[in-house]
Amino acid sequence: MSPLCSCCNAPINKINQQVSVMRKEIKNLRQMLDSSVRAHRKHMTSLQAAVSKLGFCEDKDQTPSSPQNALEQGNIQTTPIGYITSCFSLKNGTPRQPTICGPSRAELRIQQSVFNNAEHALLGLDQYSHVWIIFLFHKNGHLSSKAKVKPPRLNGQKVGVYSTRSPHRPNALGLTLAKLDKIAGDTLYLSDIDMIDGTPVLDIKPYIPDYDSPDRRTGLNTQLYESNSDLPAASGNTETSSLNLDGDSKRAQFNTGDKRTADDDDDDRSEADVCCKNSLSDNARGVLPEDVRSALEDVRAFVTQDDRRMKSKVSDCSTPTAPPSTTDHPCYGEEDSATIASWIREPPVACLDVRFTPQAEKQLAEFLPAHLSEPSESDRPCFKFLRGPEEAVAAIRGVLSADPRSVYRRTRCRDRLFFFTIDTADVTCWFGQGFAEVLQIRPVKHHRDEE
Ligand SMILES: C[S@@+](CC[C@H](N)C(=O)[O-])C[C@H]1O[C@@H](n2cnc3c(N)ncnc32)[C@H](O)[C@@H]1O
Repeated sequence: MSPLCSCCNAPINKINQQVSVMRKEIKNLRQMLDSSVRAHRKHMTSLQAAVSKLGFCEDKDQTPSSPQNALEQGNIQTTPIGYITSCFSLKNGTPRQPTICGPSRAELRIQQSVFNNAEHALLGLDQYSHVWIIFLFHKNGHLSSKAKVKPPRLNGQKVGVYSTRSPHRPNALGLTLAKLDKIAGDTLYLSDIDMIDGTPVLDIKPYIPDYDSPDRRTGLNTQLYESNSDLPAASGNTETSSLNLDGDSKRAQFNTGDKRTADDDDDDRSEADVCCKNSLSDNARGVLPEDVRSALEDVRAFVTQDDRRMKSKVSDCSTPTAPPSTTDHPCYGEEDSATIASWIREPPVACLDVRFTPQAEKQLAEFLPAHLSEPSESDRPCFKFLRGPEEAVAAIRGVLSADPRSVYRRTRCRDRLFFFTIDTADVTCWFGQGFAEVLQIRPVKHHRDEE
């Protein structure tokens, strides 16, 4: 006979049995809860991974956007391509700029998860002496949104963050010009750095003085203008404007030969698409005025006669061992403290002569300059950025003389017509042997509609 509980008079052994049953139930419930929490966490992690992989983001209106929109809106998920191993482990004492401490050394190994075969991604980079390193100030502690900062050199005085190289900036991105000592396998050996150990690197780009240093870039614009110096000053009055754009007499003489556009890097397949979309027969035939159309017929005749010549030109162009002489580019003889890949200064085509047909000149003269602050009452098209027809001429010359066509378009596409838009003008031109001729300059349709 079991003793009785003094509170409820129930037998103690029965109470113990019930307690142990309840304990078992509680244990079961705990296990169930744990496993459901684990499953939930796993689910959340895989969902987050999927979301970040897709690059989904929330826009201002909290509407989820597609991955493509995310890129277009500038919301990308960054993945470090590698992490800096440097001689500085703390922010304190790390040089404030790379020039401060020459022997400051670092290594950067490209992550396998980014490029399976990092050597492929680094091919050719060893021809450069310096590289830009784009990195994250990962040890900032927080993302700053202060518009004014106190750079050490200003002794407590505040200036706008964008006038400084402060690490504390909205996107916490750093930019350092480092010396590239050597590349071995998947690793870059750097010196002249100002990054702490463990810094995540987002990108590497070669330093090319012709593009990156104002000392090397000056002269281009000046010369473009000089080449058109006898053009009329920017003015809305075109009655006295005679653009007289004789391509031969005003050929832009550049002191740099490689001023190619982003188009150059286009994939040939996408270029083939563009080529088809741009074909005259597809979209332009109907809108071209009679005289331009007849000029195009001449172009077609030339193309047909010249077909054999074009084919031989194609093979010339595609032969990498026969770059044109660099004597077209007088400034290339200068000495530089930076070394760059030789192909940068050996563009596959020399500077093209740029001509304008009388029709194109006339059409361009119709455009009003951008700096007219009062909205124009006239029906004439108006530039948004360009300060008049002569600046437009310089810009168009700049674009065309460097031959903006992709390799596919230059060497394999039979359609020599080329379309591009500059400011509020749609430009139609064609390319011949050593020259580009502008055939038509018309206001972009939607810009006209906006006015
Ligand atoms: C003034 S910033 C300039 C960096 C770069 N040259 C630029 O202009 O973007 C250099 C300083 O940033 C700090 N720093 C370097 N790496 C960092 C990192 N990964 N996270 C946070 N701060 C860093 C160090 O204190 C270093 O002195």
